[in-house]
Amino acid sequence: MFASRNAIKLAARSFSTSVPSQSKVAVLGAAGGIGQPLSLLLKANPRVTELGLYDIVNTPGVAADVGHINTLSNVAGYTAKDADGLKKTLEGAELVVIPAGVPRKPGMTRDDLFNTNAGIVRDLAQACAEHCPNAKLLIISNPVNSTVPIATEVFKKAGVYDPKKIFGVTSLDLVRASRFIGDKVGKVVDVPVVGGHAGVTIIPLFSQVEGLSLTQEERDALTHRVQFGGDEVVKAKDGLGSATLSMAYAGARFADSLMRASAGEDVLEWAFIRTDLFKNEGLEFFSTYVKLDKNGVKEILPLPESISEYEKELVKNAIPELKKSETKGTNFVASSN
Ligand SMILES: NC(=O)C1=CN([C@@H]2O[C@H](COP(=O)(O)OP(=O)(O)OC[C@H]3O[C@@H](n4cnc5c(N)ncnc54)[C@H](O)[C@@H]3O)[C@@H](O)[C@H]2O)C=CC1
Ligand SMILES: O=C([O-])CC(=O)C(=O)O
Repeated sequence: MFASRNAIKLAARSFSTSVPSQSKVAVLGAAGGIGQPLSLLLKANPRVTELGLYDIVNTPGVAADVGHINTLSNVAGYTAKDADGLKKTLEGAELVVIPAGVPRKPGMTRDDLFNTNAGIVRDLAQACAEHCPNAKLLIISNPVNSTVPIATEVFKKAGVYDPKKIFGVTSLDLVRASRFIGDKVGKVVDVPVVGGHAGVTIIPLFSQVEGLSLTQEERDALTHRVQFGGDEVVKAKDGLGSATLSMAYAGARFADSLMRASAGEDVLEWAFIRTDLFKNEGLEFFSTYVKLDKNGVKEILPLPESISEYEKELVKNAIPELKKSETKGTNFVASSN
């Protein structure tokens, strides 16, 4: 379950363009709060050669708008009204990013979104299994701890499942953890965040940040802030949704990591994936260290041996909730026709 520190080297963060690549990227839910700025950032990324935008409404306007940005990629936008719109969006895609679904309002948990979003993710995953079975799926729609098992079951049912290619995007937790300690460290550093993407399942590993020294009080407060950073935004937006701009940034960054890996760079990331790390506890999905390559996950690294006792306890405490969400997602597909 744990790896030595030497096994883990942090990848530099940049939107590097030194190695050319050819990537069609599709965004499902492209007209939404996340979808629009995410489409903008993907259009601005020179690695993207074609951008397919799909939403049930308003996609042509988004496509026409971002399509004027002067990178060389072509943009097409389809809605549910267009014949074969989803098929056209997905065919030939190397990456499919899915932020489709409803966001939280104050007082809700991410799991409260399950009843609406589970069906949306199931149906979109079904379309991906049909039209781009080899694409990498980046699932943003909440609750991620259940929607990733849902997409997985759909791919299994369709007979096209490859565990190396389905990712729950937890990058916003990393972005937040990095920002929340930024002033203390005096520079932008990666903070590994593992576990899942909901409350106590979000586990920032501050012990892994070189040169960072925290009092117990600071560590508790920072950990809590990362775990409930989403609530901070939901509260501030006061009924108008949850994080969209920072999520678009984080999602575009993760997509860029996959494209860089596809172009031959060594990239280390953190994502919610299928793993045997907690097999003995009966858990199949966990966000951990992943080395990426052109096929998606190249290698899954265990948690570092040097994580603190406090962090080990957080991991232990997260497992029951992760299992519950996983089972809920898996059962949802099993009971769908
Ligand atoms: N993984 C993460 O860290 C984060 C996840 N989220 C989640 O992302 C999701 C989207 O959030 P927002 O963009 O703020 O919501 P939004 O409501 O602004 O946008 C969602 C979009 O999905 C579209 N949509 C709904 N059903 C669809 C379908 N069947 N096919 C295609 N498009 C469909 C809607 O028309 C809408 O444009 C939510 O579930 C939210 O909880 C939000 C922030 C961070
Ligand atoms: O809090 C939410 O509902 C949206 C989300 O996942 C986040 O901001 O981390």
